Amino acid sequence: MTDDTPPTADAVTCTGLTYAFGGSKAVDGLDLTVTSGEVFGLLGPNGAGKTTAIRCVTTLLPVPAGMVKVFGHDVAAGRMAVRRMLGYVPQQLSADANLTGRENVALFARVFDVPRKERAPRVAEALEAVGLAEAADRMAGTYSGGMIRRLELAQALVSSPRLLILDEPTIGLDPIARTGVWEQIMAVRAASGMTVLVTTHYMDEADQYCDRVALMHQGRVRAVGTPRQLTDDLRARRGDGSSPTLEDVFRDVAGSGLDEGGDFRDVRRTRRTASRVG
Ligand SMILES: Nc1ncnc2c1ncn2[C@@H]1O[C@H](COP(=O)(O)OP(=O)(O)OP(=O)(O)O)[C@@H](O)[C@H]1O
Repeated sequence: MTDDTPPTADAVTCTGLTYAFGGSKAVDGLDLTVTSGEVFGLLGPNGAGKTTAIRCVTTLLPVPAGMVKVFGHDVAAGRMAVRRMLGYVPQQLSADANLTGRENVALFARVFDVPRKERAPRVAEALEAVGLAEAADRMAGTYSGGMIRRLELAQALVSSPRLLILDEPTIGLDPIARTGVWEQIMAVRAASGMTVLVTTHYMDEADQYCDRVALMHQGRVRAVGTPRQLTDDLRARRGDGSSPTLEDVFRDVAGSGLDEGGDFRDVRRTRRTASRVG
C-alpha cells in the first residue's frame, strides 16, 4: 500500500455532507471527524442516514454536496486512492454460499489487488484472525450467521486496510454471536492499530466497544463524544442523581422526533444472512 497521507490526517472527515434521494435528504449537512486509530460508532435508528453516509465515505455513492476526506484524500477527487485504504463490510451479504471460506476470502484478495505471491498467506492470516482457520475449507453455506459475519470481516481484512468500515456488523445475530464478532473486531484492531468506523443501532454495543460515538438522527449528527462523556453530560444536565444510558442520551438529543424515525428496540431486522446462505 502506498502511503502519501499527511501524518496528521484524520481517518475520516465529513464537512456539510448532504445526500438526497429524490426530494428527501437522507444525509443533511453531516459534520464528522473520525480520528486515526479509534473505534468510532455512528449510531442511530433505522433511517437515520448512517448507511447513506457510509456509502459516501466508501465512494459507493457520490458526494453531491459537502466534502468527505479519508486520511486526507478527497473521496471525490481520489476514489481509487481511497478505496485502496478501505475495508468495507456492508449490511448486505457479501459472501458466496457456494464457495469455501478460503475461496471467498481469496476472491476478495484478487479483487483488491493483493500481490499474487502474497495471496495464499494473507488469506490464511485473515481467516486465522477471525477464528475461521479450522472451518476455512468448508462451504460458506454451512456456516452459522456469526461465522458468515466473521468471514465477511476476513474478506475486508485481506487487503490490510487502514480504515475498516462495518455497517451494522451484528444485526440479526444472537447475543453470543454478537459478542464473538466484536471480540474479533477488537482483536484485529489491537493487533493492527487500524481505524474502525462502525454503524449500529445497538447502543449497548457502542457503549461497550466504541472509543467515541456520534448520535445521528434524521440525517444529522446530534451529539459526539465518548459514551462516558455523553452520559455524564446528561447526568449533569438532569441533576437528579440518575444514571442515564446512551439510549437516554439519544432520546434527549433527538427529542420527540425519535418517534417519527423509529426506535432502537422496535426494529430487530434479521439480516437474512442465515436464510440466504443456508
Ligand atoms: N436507494 C434509496 N432510495 C430512496 N430512499 C432511500 C434509499 N436508500 C435509503 N433511502 C432513505 O434514506 C433515508 C436514510 O436511509 P439509510 O439507509 O441511510 O439509514 P440508516 O440509518 O442506515 O438505516 P438502516 O439501518 O435502516 O439502513 C431513509 O429514509 C431511507 O428510506
